[in-house]
Amino acid sequence: MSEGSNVQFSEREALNFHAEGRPGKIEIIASKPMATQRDLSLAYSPGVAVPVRAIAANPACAYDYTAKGNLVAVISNGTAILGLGNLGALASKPVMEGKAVLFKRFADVDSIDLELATEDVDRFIDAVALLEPSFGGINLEDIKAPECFIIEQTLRERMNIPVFHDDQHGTAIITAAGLINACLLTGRDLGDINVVVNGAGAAALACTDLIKAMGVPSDRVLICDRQGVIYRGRTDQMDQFKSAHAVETDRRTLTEALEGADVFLGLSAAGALKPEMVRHMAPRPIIFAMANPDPEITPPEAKAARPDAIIATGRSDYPNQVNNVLGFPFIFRGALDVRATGINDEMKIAAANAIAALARQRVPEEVAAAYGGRVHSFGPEYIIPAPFDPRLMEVVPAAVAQAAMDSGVATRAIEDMAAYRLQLRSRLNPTTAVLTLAYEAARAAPKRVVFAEGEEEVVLRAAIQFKDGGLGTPVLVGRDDVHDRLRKLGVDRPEDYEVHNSRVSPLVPQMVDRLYARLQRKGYLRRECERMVNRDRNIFAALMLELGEADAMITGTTRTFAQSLREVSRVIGHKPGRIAFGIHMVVRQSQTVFIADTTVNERPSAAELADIAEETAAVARRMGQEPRVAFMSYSNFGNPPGRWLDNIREAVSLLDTRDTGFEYEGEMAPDAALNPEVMKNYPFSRLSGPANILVMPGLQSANISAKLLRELGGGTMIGPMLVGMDKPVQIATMSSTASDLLTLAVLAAAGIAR
Ligand SMILES: NC(=O)C1=CN([C@@H]2O[C@H](COP(=O)(O)OP(=O)(O)OC[C@H]3O[C@@H](n4cnc5c(N)ncnc54)[C@H](OP(=O)(O)O)[C@@H]3O)[C@@H](O)[C@H]2O)C=CC1
Ligand SMILES: CC(=O)C(=O)O
Ligand SMILES: [Mg+2]
Repeated sequence: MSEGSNVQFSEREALNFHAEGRPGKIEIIASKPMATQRDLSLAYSPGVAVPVRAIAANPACAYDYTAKGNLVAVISNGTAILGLGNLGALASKPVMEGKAVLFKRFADVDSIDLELATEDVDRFIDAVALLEPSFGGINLEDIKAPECFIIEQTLRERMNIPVFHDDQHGTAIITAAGLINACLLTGRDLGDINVVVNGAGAAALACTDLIKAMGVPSDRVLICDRQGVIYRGRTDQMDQFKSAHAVETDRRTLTEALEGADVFLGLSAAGALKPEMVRHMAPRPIIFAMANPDPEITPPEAKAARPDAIIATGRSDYPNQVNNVLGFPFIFRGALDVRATGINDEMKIAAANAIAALARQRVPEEVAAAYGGRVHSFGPEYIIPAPFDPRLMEVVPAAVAQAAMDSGVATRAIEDMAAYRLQLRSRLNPTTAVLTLAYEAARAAPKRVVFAEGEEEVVLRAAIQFKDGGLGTPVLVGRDDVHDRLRKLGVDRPEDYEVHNSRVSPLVPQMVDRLYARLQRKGYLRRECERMVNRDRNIFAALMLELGEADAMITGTTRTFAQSLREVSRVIGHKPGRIAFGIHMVVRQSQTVFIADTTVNERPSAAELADIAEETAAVARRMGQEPRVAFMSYSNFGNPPGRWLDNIREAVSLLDTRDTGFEYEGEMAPDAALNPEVMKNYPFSRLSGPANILVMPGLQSANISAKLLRELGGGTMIGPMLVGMDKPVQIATMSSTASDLLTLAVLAAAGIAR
């Protein structure tokens, strides 16, 4: 299966995927605790009677007391399942379940599939209309034309929540976005392209309507169905919806229609477009073969026939996926958030423009990583953003919500758009919210950050994002070809990046003086210092920091953490009276926890544990978190006793003598520190809530805990952050991604991790 594409799987695998574990792709999870009798009394009878009465008195309360406001029904009768045809309601269930989970995965919209066993238009309409109380929106799916047009139109009139037939409008929106960009790339204007649409069903006719609304002249769009061209006067297999698009022409077949055409939009069936037809299209033809699961022509076939073509398909495993997953989750997100009564043309056009504009921006690292590291930049192989692009979640709902408010279908206004965008960004990725302060601080006072390993691609990607994000000025240490490498990564003006080559840098003599002054009484000769400055990028970069040529430094991807720290430490000391140590930060949807010391001190003394607690509390405060420190042990307040507990207790006593201004307690086990129920066993504890700083008794437990959490846990791990150095230096791990490096650079530049 999927020959010539990037993703290979067998039919057996596809079946196993669906059968394994819990059959299907969907389950329901309670959003409230259901642990005690009291929980049950609140969730169900008698407690549930209270919201019942409230909603009866004021229906709008349903949005406050039930899941309605974030719940969308995906409804089909299975009459046009993908491009497979009418296989019935039951057979459509895997597709509808899939759609429901995409809603959740991409836009945190809760969704349930409903398959209706009827081909009778009126019964279908009645069944759906009766569901209005349950849902915040209705997504119709895979219902064949022309019934789908009547069904959608009638339901839109009858229902007061958004009704959206995604095969029509979702597809039209993404197709329009792709077409805008393909025309931009080939220097075409929508007003003078010749388009052939193959298929005259739900998707094809909606796409045709939308591109005509955007300026493609009606007489330049030829539609074909199974009988061939839909021409004026044709009577065979026609209906009112097809007739609306019939044109005066003597072309009769798809082959004739495609002669000299600029654009092919396929929304029909697998294999409908033949290589010989493609050969007769205009120069640089635009071919969108969007039938699912198999396109009208495969990209390799199309490319072989026309190497100059821009090609898109409906599949995730080829470049340029025109799939409505780029649209529907985000369109509903925006519509639900303003409680829109419908999804109108203004909202669709806003979505199409937002999606098209996004593809023209530089692609973030997470997206490149999700697509196997292939570098995306706007061009023939990348005219549409990829579904894993996290920016979609911010830009599309915001555009849709704004358009809903502007066009008067919103029943609730978003007062603060910037705050809404931030909330959208954080909704799927809680680290965004946690790091917001750091990003804002970095942007407000941009600093010069030296990236010591400027020849590494991952480092350059981070540096590019740092600069593009307006977070500060990256200063790169590397040899002469760094600018070429930047160009290969899509930077238009690499010369805007400052690169320092230690072989030729005018800073070298001063650096040698400074290093020699530091190391001469540690037994180093001047010429050894010269060699270090010339050869060791960590020494060179750290000296830039020492000399005030940069404000912060990032390294760590090419050497072990310990080696990098040794090198940097030759140049940069500790804060007076402090030790250097490491913090990992675990970020989960509702909780952020700092773990220290995860990187440096094997067996910290009592005084060192107290220092680690104080410094970590300061980092947490700078990140906007109120610190609550727990000193970790296997033992809770001496039970069971053990010989390693004394220095933990002494650390607590030491803090008692300092004016810390934060809560701390210990020694205690993780459950007593984090679990409110277990905490109740220790009513004397000085922690007013679950701890968010875990000071570990030693490096073994700290490092193991952090890595175990990373491998097994549900959160995102940030770090290690290096704390206690005299200047802001961050040492990443060798497996860091560009986004890990970027985070460290921001934390260092913002003066948070120091
Ligand atoms: N990539 C994407 O995002 C999306 C892709 N699609 C795909 O578009 C296709 C159509 O879906 P949808 O509009 O919902 O289905 P419909 O059943 O509503 O329409 C299908 C249309 O395709 C026509 N057709 C079928 N076979 C051929 C052929 N060999 N040559 C010309 N026309 C043909 C039919 O012609 P006739 O009228 O003569 O029967 C009909 O007009 C499917 O393959 C679907 O997977 C749909 C939505 C989104
Ligand atoms: C993607 C989709 O909705 C379809 O192919 O029908
Ligand atoms: Mg569909």
